[in-house]
Amino acid sequence: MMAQYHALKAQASDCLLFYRMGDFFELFHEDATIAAQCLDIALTARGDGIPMCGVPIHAADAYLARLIRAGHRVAVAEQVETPEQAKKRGGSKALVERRIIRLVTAGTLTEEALLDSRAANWLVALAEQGQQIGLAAADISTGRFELASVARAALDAELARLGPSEIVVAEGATLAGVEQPRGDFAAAAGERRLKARFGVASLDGFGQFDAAALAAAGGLLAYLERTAQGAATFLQPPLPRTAEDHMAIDAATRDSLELTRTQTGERKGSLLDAVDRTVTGAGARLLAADLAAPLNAADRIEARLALVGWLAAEGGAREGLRGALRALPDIGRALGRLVAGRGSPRDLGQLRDGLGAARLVHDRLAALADPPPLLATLLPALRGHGALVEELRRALVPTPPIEAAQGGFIADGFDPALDDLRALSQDGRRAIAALEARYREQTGIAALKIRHNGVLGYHVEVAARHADALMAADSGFTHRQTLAGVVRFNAPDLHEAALKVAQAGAHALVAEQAHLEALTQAALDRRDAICATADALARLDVAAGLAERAVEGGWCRPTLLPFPCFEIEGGRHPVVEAAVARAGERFVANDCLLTEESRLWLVTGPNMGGKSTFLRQNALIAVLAQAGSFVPAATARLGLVDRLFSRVGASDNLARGRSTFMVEMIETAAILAQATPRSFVILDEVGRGTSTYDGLAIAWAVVEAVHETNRCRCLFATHYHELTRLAGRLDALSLHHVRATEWKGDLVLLHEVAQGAADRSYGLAVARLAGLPRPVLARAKEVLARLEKGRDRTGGLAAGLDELPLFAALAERETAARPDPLRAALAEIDADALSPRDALDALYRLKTLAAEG
Ligand SMILES: Nc1ncnc2c1ncn2[C@@H]1O[C@H](COP(=O)(O)OP(=O)(O)OP(=O)(O)O)[C@@H](O)[C@H]1O
Repeated sequence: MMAQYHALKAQASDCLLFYRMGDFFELFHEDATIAAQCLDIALTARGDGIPMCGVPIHAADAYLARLIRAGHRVAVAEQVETPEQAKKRGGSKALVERRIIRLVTAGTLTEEALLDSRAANWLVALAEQGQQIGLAAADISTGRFELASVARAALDAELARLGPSEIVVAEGATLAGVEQPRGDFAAAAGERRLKARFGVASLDGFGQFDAAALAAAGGLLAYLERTAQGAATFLQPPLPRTAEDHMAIDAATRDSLELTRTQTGERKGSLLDAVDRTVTGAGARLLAADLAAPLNAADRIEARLALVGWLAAEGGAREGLRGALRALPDIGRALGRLVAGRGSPRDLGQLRDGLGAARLVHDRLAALADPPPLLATLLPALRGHGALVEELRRALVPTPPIEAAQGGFIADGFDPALDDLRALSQDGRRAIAALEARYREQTGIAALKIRHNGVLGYHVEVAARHADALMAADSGFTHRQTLAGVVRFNAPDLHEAALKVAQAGAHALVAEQAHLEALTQAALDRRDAICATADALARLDVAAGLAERAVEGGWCRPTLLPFPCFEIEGGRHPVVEAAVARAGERFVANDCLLTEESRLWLVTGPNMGGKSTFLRQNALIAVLAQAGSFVPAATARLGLVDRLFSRVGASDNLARGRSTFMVEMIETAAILAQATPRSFVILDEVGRGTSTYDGLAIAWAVVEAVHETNRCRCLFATHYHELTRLAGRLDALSLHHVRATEWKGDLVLLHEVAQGAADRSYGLAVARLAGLPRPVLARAKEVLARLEKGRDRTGGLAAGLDELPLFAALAERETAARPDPLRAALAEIDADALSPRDALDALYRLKTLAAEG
């Protein structure tokens, strides 16, 4: 047996091996040690000392889920023949044949119990082609499949958008992930696999894919084949994704704005959580995807906004729609399981109910006047399943079971032959009940019972003290088993009746299985249309949820303008507002008016005054607006944002364990390199992570660069009051502050954004609010007085800065200095990605360049 185990383990490579033995999956050797620790189950040893542990089959899913969550991958080796078949094949000592039927990995799950119903589950394959990275992403629980090709520098942003459960890469790749054979990640092989998979001669119908994307697709499809071990997986045709379709949001910004997860990884406290009023799992998944990738095309945004607006205005329609959706099963994922061959009667039942309800939703909405255009395009996808729904209605019982093995899911009256078999089995059972009465009478033992179990089948059972009468040779009973207290017998007529029941039952099961297959096939034949229905329902749920949220919070429909402005009146932060409300306080709404003439706001004011909240709420409003949502404001007019950046000074995100000044500077460098005049940037206390002089100098230079070079819309919060001097030098920069006042010696934070710079910093007042001991405060006051005196005398930190030449002049000087072409060419070479041939070519090119220089 161990030889068979080791052979399977070799195939399973770095996966833990679940080895089926009877009613358990057993793990051996190191696998056992790992699993026992991770699952908190007993580690035992075989007779020969090999460590082992096991999990019962009926609870295997829960244990699998824990292993997968802990980052393991599991190969499941099943018995593929019965012990009887094994004996017939190889004699009494023959070992039951086992085969790995599936690799269970985080990215390839379809089981309801193992998945979060409100989150997508992405498997991502990455293929490197020099500086271009092919990215193939699939959620096989719903069949969604995206292909893209991104620059290496943009990869992190894409991965942060998707939040993949698992990443696969080619062996030896520079990117992190589960390594798979290099050959899988070749463009030609990828193209071949895609064509074969979707049965097409050309991929043109799906869109244009470059070599990197095709190579990634190859890696993804090969991995899916390997993990499914011959079973099918669910993939819809690939959707090409281009970065330009969406607002670019890099990983650090996503993290800082807590769009779909907080910085500690929770959904609660994120923007998504504050906005989400969807009532279906599919709706919640789509909303998360929308917020993670706001659109960049005004017409598509307007279409979504119009639908939200219509549903916000039509309260009755919205209520009705949400009520209908609430009862809806997750048809996308039910279909995914059916395609993967792991579907159950219950999944078919879910399709029946879901598709039936979709039709009702259609009829309800189609009857309403003046539907917005997006609704008109969604409606047709909700219908057209009549024949399938009717068939499933006739065929299935009202609540079909998850387990097909016991039968009982096909409704009476669907198949006369099956009805006959059931009647036979029923008759047999009635006959057995009659036998029990007869035996009692015949033997005079009133407590005699006919029982059933898996080993003996039907048998007669009496208490030990009554057994003698039945033991007699002429009693008509045959002894089968003696247990403590009871004795069990068989009898010829019972045997006969039992045989009839068993045969009818077995035939009925076979008939039910055949129906299950046929019904599954009928559903699979319509898979594309079912996917379209699931997608349309999810879109409706998102729109109705956003409408609900807008009505609930008094949000407004944003107006999109064709130039880069950002004019928000009465803006609010949805997450902080909820937190403030929980504390019984009122959130103070604030305006933000960025225009061509005033596109950079410098915001000062005391700690805890609400600067960060103000900055973030405006970034979130941009995200919400471009995701097609109403926004928490009285009015909102904005020009599309092509890239959104949010950076928080180092000392503000200590909680992330990445408080280094270095990270802050790397992230700021990325903004200066990438922000365009259509971008929106919030910078929160940049420069704070280092010494005062260095920090101020950096903050000063960054503000100048953003203003002069990037020319983007920007909110810049700072404690460096010296920066306010920039207002006189940079014409599109204006000064603002969060208001505070002192009342009877106490600091009162008004959380109100006002014109002009803050008059003072209130640092000591905040410290007092925080409960710093009196003597320390008194001492701090003395020190402050001394410092301020010094500042007044010398001009302070920023003395002399006014004489600095303008940034623009400096920038010109810098660009005038000619860059060295040889260095530039060298910097462009990615040494790891070069073939020997390419390397030689590169060398010749460099020599030519050197000669020219
Ligand atoms: N507009 C507002 N209305 C009501 N309360 C607010 C508002 N803005 C912020 N607050 C409250 O003030 C707290 C501090 O806000 P925030 O973190 O934005 O201040 P800050 O000025 O950035 O502080 P620091 O300079 O210390 O980082 C918030 O947690 C919230 O409770």
